Amino acid sequence: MPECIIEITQLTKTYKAKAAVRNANLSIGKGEIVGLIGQNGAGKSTLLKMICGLIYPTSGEIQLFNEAAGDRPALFERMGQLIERPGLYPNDTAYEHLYALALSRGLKDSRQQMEALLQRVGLAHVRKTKVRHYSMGMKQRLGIALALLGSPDVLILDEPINGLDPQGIVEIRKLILELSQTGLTVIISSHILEELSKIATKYAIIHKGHIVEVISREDLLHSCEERIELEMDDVTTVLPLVEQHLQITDYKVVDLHTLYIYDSTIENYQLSKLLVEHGLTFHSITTHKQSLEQYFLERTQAAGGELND
Ligand SMILES: Nc1ncnc2c1ncn2[C@@H]1O[C@H](COP(=O)(O)OP(=O)(O)OP(=O)(O)O)[C@@H](O)[C@H]1O
Repeated sequence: MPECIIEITQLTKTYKAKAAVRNANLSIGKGEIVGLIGQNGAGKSTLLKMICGLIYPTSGEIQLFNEAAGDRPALFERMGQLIERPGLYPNDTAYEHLYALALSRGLKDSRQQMEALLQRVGLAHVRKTKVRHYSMGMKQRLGIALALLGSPDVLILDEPINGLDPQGIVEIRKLILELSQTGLTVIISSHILEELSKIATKYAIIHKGHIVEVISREDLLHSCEERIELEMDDVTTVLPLVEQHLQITDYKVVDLHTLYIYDSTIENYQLSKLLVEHGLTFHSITTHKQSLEQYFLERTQAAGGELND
């Protein structure tokens, strides 16, 4: 992982008797695009609000840029955020929105920065058009420009793709990728894994307030590749055969009874033939291909049974 700039440890937020986020641990490296995935009510917004200092954690710690944020609230100024919809004034222009925010933050000589931001989010040509004439995607891009005012190191976006049409989604994705290439670290939440699959470099799956899995893009895609699943009493007995006779090294022992083989060059019958020839009995050999959504559902369902509401 690149240099860690955000480290949350055992972070918890409780509202009355209900914990919205429980004992969350997560490390985020500089320049990463982290996708926070969870169903409605999973705790995404609550976690993001704590990371950017909008609400206080009930317990746990947030380290920003290697310092405890609790001791230095000014560190939160390095986090730009767009949580929920941007609060926009229909009768003001994009430029007026940026100008008002720059004034309220006491940013001096911000004119050049505002122009650069309008260019960056593709709104320079409508900088003097009232926001009520903007599409949803344009409003969202203005929200991102507002979040970027003051040149934060981290951009936090809560469901930025929600409600956008396909064109708007493509534009926001492209913008996030361009911003990430400038070294910005991005945390983006969604309840649809597929939507983030084209941009996030790492995923944190949140369910009932718990971060149940953190997985890199490579590992996620690997897990969703086509695989052969072998079920038998003791899969360790078959490993030497698989390696020596079928020359397969890309496999995963899930548990004593389950083996996943990720090698597209072999067929199910070759595996069953090998087992039979060596007098090994098995319960099943099946081919499995999973969509990203199925992966997400499986992880949350597996965790769901063990977690309390
Ligand atoms: N201010 C609050 N007071 C009481 N309960 C809250 C508050 N904010 C959030 N919650 C509860 O905490 C839980 C997590 O909410 P949160 O908004 O973080 O989820 P989410 O994953 O962002 O969901 P959504 O996608 O629906 O916004 C929910 O059960 C919600 O009702």
